Amino acid sequence: MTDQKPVDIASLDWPTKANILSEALPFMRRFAGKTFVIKYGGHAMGDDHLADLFARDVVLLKQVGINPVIVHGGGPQIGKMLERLKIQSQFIDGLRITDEATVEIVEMVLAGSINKHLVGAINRAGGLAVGLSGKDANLITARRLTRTKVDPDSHIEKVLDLGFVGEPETVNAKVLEVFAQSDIIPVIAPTAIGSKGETFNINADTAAGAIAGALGATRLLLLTDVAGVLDKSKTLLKELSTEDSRRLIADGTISGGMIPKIETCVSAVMQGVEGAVILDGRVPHAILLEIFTSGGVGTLVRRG
Ligand SMILES: Nc1ncnc2c1ncn2[C@@H]1O[C@H](COP(=O)(O)OP(=O)(O)O)[C@@H](O)[C@H]1O
Ligand SMILES: CC(=O)N[C@@H](CCC(=O)OP(=O)(O)O)C(=O)O
Repeated sequence: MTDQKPVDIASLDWPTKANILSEALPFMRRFAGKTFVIKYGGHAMGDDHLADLFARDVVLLKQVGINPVIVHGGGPQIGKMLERLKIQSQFIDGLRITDEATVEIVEMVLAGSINKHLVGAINRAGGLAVGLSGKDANLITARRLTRTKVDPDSHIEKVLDLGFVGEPETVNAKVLEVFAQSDIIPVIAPTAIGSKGETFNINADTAAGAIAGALGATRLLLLTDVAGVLDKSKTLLKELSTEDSRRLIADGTISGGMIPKIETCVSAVMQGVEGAVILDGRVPHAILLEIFTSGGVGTLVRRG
């Protein structure tokens, strides 16, 4: 399988619809009271209709007793704003090099327009969403992320300067636990506060993983714009061990924005998150299919 075609639910016959609904019951029982951290990627957020369906699905999860914690991205939207302002932007291994001018725009786009847009969509769908950034209530504290790269010619290890890109240090789980006990659905923009009061830009997958780890989430779901992790012949890999994941990054099968996703999944399952899944946010109701049907729809990263 190379890609997945959206299923047109309306075209299904009644027995099939009834079977799907009935199949959901054991999953609803199993997951009631459990925390699901769901990262909604900037690419998957591009389509307003899909965003409305996503919002409805999140409200449904809360309604059946699951505790959804939403972390959003916004890479493409930040890119557009930087372009309008004629600020150049570069990536290393899927991470945006973030100088002082860039971090200001990152915060404005993530914690401003995108966060409020998503909060509005969930509230219109009948939920009670509250928008937060990682800076609110010290939700995420971070330090400067350091990356090293071995120079292929000299074989000397070089330290790369990514500027205000942060690595999460602590997550204030207490704030999110308060929401879990209420009707409120938290919607989190991936910025963080540093020890000197500086703002850090955190990759949204990384932020979602840190939150999932701190909450001891049952699932971490990363929604993106591909069916899941693809191998070199573009076939979907349904399951990956942590070992496979490391190998596929090392041999270049996994590159760009998929690197922080996989690193996040590996670190989340190592911290005790039961399952971390990368799935296609372009498929309508992707999260319902993943949570309430057997088999799942994306790539599951498991420990091992
Ligand atoms: N092995 C791989 N399988 C699937 N996608 C990959 C792979 N390697 C790199 N990618 C890229 O990673 C992208 C997803 O990362 P990204 O663009 O950051 O998504 P998002 O905005 O949803 O976080 C895919 O669109 C694809 O171009
Ligand atoms: C450090 C870093 O790269 N931060 C990301 C934050 C947004 C993000 O991760 O958005 P997506 O999930 O849509 O890619 C950025 O500046 O683009």
